[in-house]
Amino acid sequence: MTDTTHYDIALIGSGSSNSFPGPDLSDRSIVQIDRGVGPDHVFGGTCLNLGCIPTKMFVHTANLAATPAESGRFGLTSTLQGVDWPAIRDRIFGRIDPIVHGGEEYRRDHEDNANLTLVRGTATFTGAKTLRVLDADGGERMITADTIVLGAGSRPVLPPIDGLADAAPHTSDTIMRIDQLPASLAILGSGVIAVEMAHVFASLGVEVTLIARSERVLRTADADISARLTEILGERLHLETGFSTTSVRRTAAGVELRGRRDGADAVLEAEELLVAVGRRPNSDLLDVEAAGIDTTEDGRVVVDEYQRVQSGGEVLEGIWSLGDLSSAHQLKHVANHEQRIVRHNVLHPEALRRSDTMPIPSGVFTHPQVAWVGMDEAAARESGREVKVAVQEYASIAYGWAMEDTTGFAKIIVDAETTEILGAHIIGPEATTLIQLLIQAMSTGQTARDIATTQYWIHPAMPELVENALLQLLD
Ligand SMILES: Cc1cc2nc3c(=O)[nH]c(=O)nc-3n(C[C@H](O)[C@H](O)[C@H](O)COP(=O)(O)OP(=O)(O)OC[C@H]3O[C@@H](n4cnc5c(N)ncnc54)[C@H](O)[C@@H]3O)c2cc1C
Ligand SMILES: NC(=O)c1ccc[n+]([C@@H]2O[C@H](COP(=O)([O-])OP(=O)(O)OC[C@H]3O[C@@H](n4cnc5c(N)ncnc54)[C@H](O)[C@@H]3O)[C@@H](O)[C@H]2O)c1
Repeated sequence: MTDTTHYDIALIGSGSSNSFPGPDLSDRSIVQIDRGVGPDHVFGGTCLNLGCIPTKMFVHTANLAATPAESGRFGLTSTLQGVDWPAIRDRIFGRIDPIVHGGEEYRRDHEDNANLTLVRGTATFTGAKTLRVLDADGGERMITADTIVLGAGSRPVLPPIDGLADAAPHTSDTIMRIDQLPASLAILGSGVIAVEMAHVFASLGVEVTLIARSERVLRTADADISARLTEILGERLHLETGFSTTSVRRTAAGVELRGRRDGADAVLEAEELLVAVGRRPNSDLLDVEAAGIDTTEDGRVVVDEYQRVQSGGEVLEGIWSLGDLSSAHQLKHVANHEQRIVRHNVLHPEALRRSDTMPIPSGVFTHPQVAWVGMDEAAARESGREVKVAVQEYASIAYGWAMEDTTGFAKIIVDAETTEILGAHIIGPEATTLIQLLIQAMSTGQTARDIATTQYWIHPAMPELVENALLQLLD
C-alpha cells in the first residue's frame, strides 16, 4: 500500500502559485507538487518558460528587425543584413533557463524553504482533500492536506482536424526552441498567440501565412481595432481569412492544409505549421471531478469571488484556485493578482478579499501593438447606457508626426453624462504602455473629466493621444 503523508497546505504548480510560499507561512508544512510545463516538464510555469517572457523577448528582437524596412519614410536607407536565429534563441533561453533552474534549486534546497517539500510529478484528486502523485519514474505517493491551492494552469489545444496531430505541428510550447528558421510558416488561428508569433517570424524573414476562420483577426478586440489590425497584417503577411481547415498532412516539402474558402476547396502549403487556437485548463489532469469540484463547459474550475473552489454550487472548504485553471482571462497579471488574493484569504480567513474589483486589461504585442480595458463599443452601446465615443488618430498628435504613423488610433468610450470611462482601446506604437493611464483611471474611479484637464500632459509625448481623446469627450 502507498504511504500517505499529511501537510497543512498542498500547493499545485510552480507558475503563479510559486509565489505563494513565504515567511508568514513558515509555521505551516507545505508540499508543492509540480509536473512541469512543455515537452521537458520544466519547473517555473508557462509565463517564464513558454509564454509571456520569452515571447516578449522575441518580440523586442522582431521590432528591431522590422525597423530597417520602415526607415525609408524617414529619409533613411537601411537594410536588415542578417538574422542569426541560434544566437537570438540562445540569448533568450540563456537568460531564462538559469532562472528556472535556480528557482527549482531554491525551493528544493534553500533554508527559506525548510517547511516545504517539493515533489515533481502529476497530482490527481482521489477525494476532496486527497491527492495521488505520480512522478516521472512511475513512483506513486498519496498526499492529504487541510488546505489545497490549485494553480495548475492550461495547455495548448489541437483542434480535431483530420491528420493534424499526426502532422506533428508546433504549438507555442515548441516553436520558440526550433533549431533553424523555416522558409515558411503557416499559423492556424488568429488570436493573441497567432498575431504575436506572426510578427516575430515575419520580421525575421520567414514567409508567414496566417489562417483565420473568420474575416478578421484578434476578434476579442473592439471591432474597429480588429478591422484595422486585419488590414495592416493583410499588407504584411499572407493573410488567409474565411479559411476553414478540414485536413492536414506532412509532405516531403513540409505541411499541407486543405480546407474551404468561399465555398470552394483550397490548399495551403508551408514548411512548418504552428497551431494557436486556444488553451484548455488542466482540470482534467487533476481529475477535479473526483473531488466533486464544479467545472465550466470549457473545463475551468469554478470559483467564487474570493477564489474559493465550488462543489455543487457551494464552497468546498479549504480548496482555492487561481490563474488559467479557473480564470476566464488567461493572463499572467490576472493569475498574479489571484495568487495574492488566495494568499491573503488563506492567511486571513476572517477578512476575505474579493478578486473581482478591478477592470482587467489586455495587451497584445504584435506590430502594431494592441491594448484594451473595459467594454468595447458594441458592448457599451448594448449596455443600455448613453455613451460617447472619441477616436483619436496618432497621425493627429505631434509625436505621431515624428513617427510618421498613419494607422494607429485610440478609442475611448464614456458614459455620456458622468464621463465615467467604460472602455479604452488602442492600436499603435506603445499601445500596451499608453493604456496604463486609462487602466489607472478606471481602477481608481477617475472620470474623463477628472483626468483630462487637471494635470499637465507632457508635450509632445505620446500620452497626448490619450489626452486629446479625453478632451473630445468633454465637449
Ligand atoms: C505564448 C504565450 C504568451 C503569453 N503571453 C502573455 C503576455 O504577454 N501577458 C500575459 O498576461 N499573459 C500571457 N500569456 C498567458 C500567461 O502565460 C498565463 O496566463 C499564465 O502563465 C498562467 O499562469 P498559471 O500559474 O495559471 O499557470 P502556469 O504558469 O501554466 O502554471 C501551471 C503549473 O501547474 C503545473 N501542473 C499542471 N497540472 C498539474 C498537476 N496535475 N499536478 C501537478 N502540477 C501540475 C504545471 O507544471 C505548472 O507548473 C501567454 C501565454 C502563452 C502560451
Ligand atoms: N499578450 C498576451 O497577453 C498574451 C499572449 C499570448 C497568449 N496569451 C493568452 O493565451 C491564451 C491562448 O492564446 P491563443 O492565441 O491560443 O488563443 P485565443 O483565444 O487568443 O485565440 C484562438 C483563436 O483560434 C481560433 N480558432 C479556434 N479553433 C480554431 C480552428 N479549429 N481553426 C482555426 N482557428 C481556430 C479562434 O477563433 C481564435 O481566433 C490567450 O487567450 C491569452 O489569454 C496572452
